[in-house]
Amino acid sequence: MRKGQIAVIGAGKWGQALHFALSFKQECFISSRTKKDIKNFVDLEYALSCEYLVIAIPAQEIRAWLKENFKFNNQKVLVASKGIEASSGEFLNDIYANFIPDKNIGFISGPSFAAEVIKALPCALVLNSKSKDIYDEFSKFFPDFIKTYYSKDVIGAEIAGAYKNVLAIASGICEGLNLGKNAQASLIARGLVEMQRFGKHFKAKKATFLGLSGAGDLFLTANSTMSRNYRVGLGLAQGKSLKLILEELKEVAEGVQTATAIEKLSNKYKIYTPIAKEVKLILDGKNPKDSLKDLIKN
Ligand SMILES: NC(=O)C1=CN([C@@H]2O[C@H](COP(=O)(O)OP(=O)(O)OC[C@H]3O[C@@H](n4cnc5c(N)ncnc54)[C@H](OP(=O)(O)O)[C@@H]3O)[C@@H](O)[C@H]2O)C=CC1
Ligand SMILES: O=C(CO)COP(=O)(O)O
Repeated sequence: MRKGQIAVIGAGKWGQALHFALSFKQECFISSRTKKDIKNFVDLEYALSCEYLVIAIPAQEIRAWLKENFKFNNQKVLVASKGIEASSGEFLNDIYANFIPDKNIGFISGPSFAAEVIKALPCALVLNSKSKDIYDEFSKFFPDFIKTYYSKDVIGAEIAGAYKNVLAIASGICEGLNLGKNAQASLIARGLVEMQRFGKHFKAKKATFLGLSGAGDLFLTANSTMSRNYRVGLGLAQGKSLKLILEELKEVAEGVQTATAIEKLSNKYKIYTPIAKEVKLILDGKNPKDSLKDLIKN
């Protein structure tokens, strides 16, 4: 093992921004499926031998990626993805638990557009882990322009980070339909209540939804065209097909798949999630104007 060394795995928008940020205080390596012309780009074998790993690949790819590539060698891992697996409805921390013990893993949450982090603009993030040691070890790698907080509420952070992507799609639809700022604020506020209700079922802490991981990331993502999920919503409101929207986007919009996962879990556990349900129906072809009527009526 390469003691003390850190590597980011997944050189998409977020992986590259994290690599940039984590290179301020020490050398940081980066690896990805596709070879890229980035400083300190290494092959996967090299990256996996580092003591500290930050994994930034899309949520839907994680299980297969871990099965194919990951061998636990006491590495410490920080997960940077925000989503819930659609095929199973399983949370990422449960998927990772098959490969990495609790004491070696943490999850990043909070409002953090990669495009701003890569310009070294200030932000605050939460490093969520059952182990305070994971927070202590990883937080010292972060640059001075990022303030880090510690939380033990892994499931709360994970649900908040995934759910806000679905709500950002809803908010983009609201904007695209020109429903006005009153409607958008109502949608975001009720969305926050809804994600908290969903989280409560899985024993998430209420405070998590009111802090950076919940309200913080929701307000950011559901109010900006910088968000890919928000732009998916705008496109849907304009009557574009989901296929075309995703082709034009060229990057991951986790809310699309996470809407399916939330629908699955809400049906299974009988959790009332009206906004996420309408987002899923719109993604499947329902007219957004009919969704609006249904949301107001019910
Ligand atoms: N962008 C942002 O502002 C933020 C994103 N996130 C989260 O981070 C995660 C990644 O997002 P982001 O980097 O923006 O997405 P991008 O679409 O920019 O990049 C995703 C990267 O994942 C890699 N990838 C895709 N499929 C596989 C696979 N099967 N196996 C291995 N690698 C794969 C690709 O690597 P390659 O190019 O090498 O093929 C690709 O570059 C998402 O869960 C997102 O929600 C969280 C906070 C902020
Ligand atoms: O999670 C994010 C910011 O915190 C990024 O959101 P999008 O994936 O919608 O761009």
